[in-house]
Amino acid sequence: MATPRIVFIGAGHMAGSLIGGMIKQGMDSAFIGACDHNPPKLEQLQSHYGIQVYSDSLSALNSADVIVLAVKPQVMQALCETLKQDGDVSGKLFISVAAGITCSHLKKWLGDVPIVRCMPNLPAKVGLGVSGLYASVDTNAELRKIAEQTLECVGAVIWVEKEEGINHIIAAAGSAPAYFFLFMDAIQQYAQSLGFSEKDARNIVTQTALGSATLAMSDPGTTLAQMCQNVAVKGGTTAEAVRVFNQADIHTTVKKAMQAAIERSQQLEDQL
Ligand SMILES: NC(=O)C1=CN([C@@H]2O[C@H](COP(=O)(O)OP(=O)(O)OC[C@H]3O[C@@H](n4cnc5c(N)ncnc54)[C@H](O)[C@@H]3O)[C@@H](O)[C@H]2O)C=CC1
Ligand SMILES: O=C(O)[C@@H]1CCC=N1
Repeated sequence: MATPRIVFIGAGHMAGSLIGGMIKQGMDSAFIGACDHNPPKLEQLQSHYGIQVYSDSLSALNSADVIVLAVKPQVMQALCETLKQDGDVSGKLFISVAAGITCSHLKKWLGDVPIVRCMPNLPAKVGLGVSGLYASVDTNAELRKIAEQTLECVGAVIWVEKEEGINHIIAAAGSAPAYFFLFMDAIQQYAQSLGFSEKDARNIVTQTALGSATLAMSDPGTTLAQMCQNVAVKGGTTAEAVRVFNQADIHTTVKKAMQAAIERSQQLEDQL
């Protein structure tokens, strides 16, 4: 296939991050489109990135080779049934980013089309996303490659062998920026209460997070537990802070939180 044209149906947070990341990585805006019911979102994307925009999903469908389904799970069935009943879905690759919507749901609503399920995360917007990918068995190697290359524009890509792996990626990556934001917000709030301005407290926490992640990536041979120990030297200040976290059993809390995200993905699947 020549350079495929990609259109996003649903132009909210996730689609906006993917589009922003693709443009930042140098993808030609002439090959990217977006469709949404919400005109201000489309105007913003068009003015920021110069992409084609569509207010109706059938025009969007007709415009592209690759359709990224980026609406909330609760409205996915209605969208897919409209595309199938009123449009021509043949010859297109469908990439769904929705949590809790399986390939078999999508095939029931769209018919027998090639599908790649993708679970990206919001740091895609700055080219630092992580996306899990799973393809329906009938998706050929060329189409898998197109999905992979599309998501590689915005960060790392990991294929999962079983579809349930997508729910595990949700817990470990799709939802995970929120865990880090929550933790950073807690640090920022207490730093402010110690007297730092909001701006300084935010800079302190975001620079520390960026520095810590960059350091961890620069040294894959050192475990994260060891990196923690390198700061929390015996008898020092950090060891006292880490002792408090361990008293609250942070590992168990994180495990329970990730399990809750996985269970919610399964509930969404079972509701349909
Ligand atoms: N926000 C995140 O961090 C992540 C979200 N996702 C998935 O991405 C999908 C979208 O999530 P968000 O972007 O957060 O939601 P969002 O609410 O920001 O965006 C959804 C957009 O879809 C539009 N929409 C609804 N029905 C439509 C239709 N029939 N035709 C065209 N547009 C329509 C809405 O107007 C809205 O702008 C969800 O399925 C979610 O599971 C996946 C990974 C991460
Ligand atoms: O919370 C959600 O349902 C979506 C999926 C992963 C991140 N956001």
